[in-house]
Amino acid sequence: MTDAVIHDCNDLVRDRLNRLCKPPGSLGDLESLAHRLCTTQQTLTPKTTPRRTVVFAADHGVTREGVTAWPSEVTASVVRLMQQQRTASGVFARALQCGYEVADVGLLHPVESVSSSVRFFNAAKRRGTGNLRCEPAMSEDEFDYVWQVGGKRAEAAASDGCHLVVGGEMGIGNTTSASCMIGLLADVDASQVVGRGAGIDDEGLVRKRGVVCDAIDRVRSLGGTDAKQVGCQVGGLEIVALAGFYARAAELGLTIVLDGFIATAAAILAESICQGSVQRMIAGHCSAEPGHRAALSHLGLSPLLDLNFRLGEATGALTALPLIDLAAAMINDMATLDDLEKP
Ligand SMILES: O=C(O)c1ccc[n+]([C@@H]2O[C@H](COP(=O)([O-])O)[C@@H](O)[C@H]2O)c1
Ligand SMILES: Cc1cc2nc[nH]c2cc1C
Repeated sequence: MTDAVIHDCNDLVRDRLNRLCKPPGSLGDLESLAHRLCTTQQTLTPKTTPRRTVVFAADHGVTREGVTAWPSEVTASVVRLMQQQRTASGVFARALQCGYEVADVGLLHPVESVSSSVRFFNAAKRRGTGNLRCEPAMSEDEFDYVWQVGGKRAEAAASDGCHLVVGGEMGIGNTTSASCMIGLLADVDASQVVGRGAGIDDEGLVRKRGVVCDAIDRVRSLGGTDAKQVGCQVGGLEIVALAGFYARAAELGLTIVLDGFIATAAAILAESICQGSVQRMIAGHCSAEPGHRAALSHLGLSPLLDLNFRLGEATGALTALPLIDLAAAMINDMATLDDLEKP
């Protein structure tokens, strides 16, 4: 998208919003959302259906440092329930008529496909990452592979007619990886960016901060690391897949609704590698994870909702969908001031 095209679209959208049958600006932030939605699709008639959520799941070698309250086995257990559409994001997606699929891009313990309405992809080439505190999380080949797995899911969504996509993640330990990525790519201080993730206690939080600082120091000492190298050093397989998904979805002109802290780390990686991807993104919500707002600001995005969610899986993005639907209905279907009867 060139700057000139975006400018033309901006003027047309502003004009259209001001001509709708209401005092200009009276639908407040919903008007800004409609504006954003139109720019993501470069149209005055945006569509929010068909739509699809894709959840990427993987495990993390850094869990052996005691950075999370949960064992890695929980990742595969949750994925089994996702296959039956029984976790929060699956239930939300069904309630909101949003397609739902799940991809294993690096679970330690592979899960068998169960027959269900949820499409499940066994796409793991590597089972879990290296321990990012002291070694690369993955090789460049592994990075390229999962990036493309994500890209292919975006291509499938586009060829199935989707106009809007939501990316989700599941991976015990992934807030540590996301903290390192945000610390390195968005230059946010580790003390601000590290939080309790899925519920670590005070002692664990101190340990987690130490691990994130060690990993950031290790990567900085390598010198001259670009975004892809940062991904290889501290990324999660599901975070890189999600970044590949966002980057390809953006190239294909799909509206992307961002989820929480980990999803935003993936969005920063996507934007660092494929500049301009952010033009297609809407931030669904602000997570309770303390570094999320700073990470969104780095992308120039403000969240639609702030409901203290810290679950991930795409739940915050899905919760914002009804608002995005209303913004689309407003600009597509409302009468204009010209339709008012003349006095
Ligand atoms: O999306 C978020 O903002 C978010 C914040 C905290 C935790 N999570 C979820 O919790 C898991 C990671 O937490 P942890 O403590 O194991 O790093 C992972 O499965 C994420 O989906 C997600
Ligand atoms: C139960 C559970 C469900 C999740 N969904 C996303 N992250 C999660 C972490 C846990 C622990």
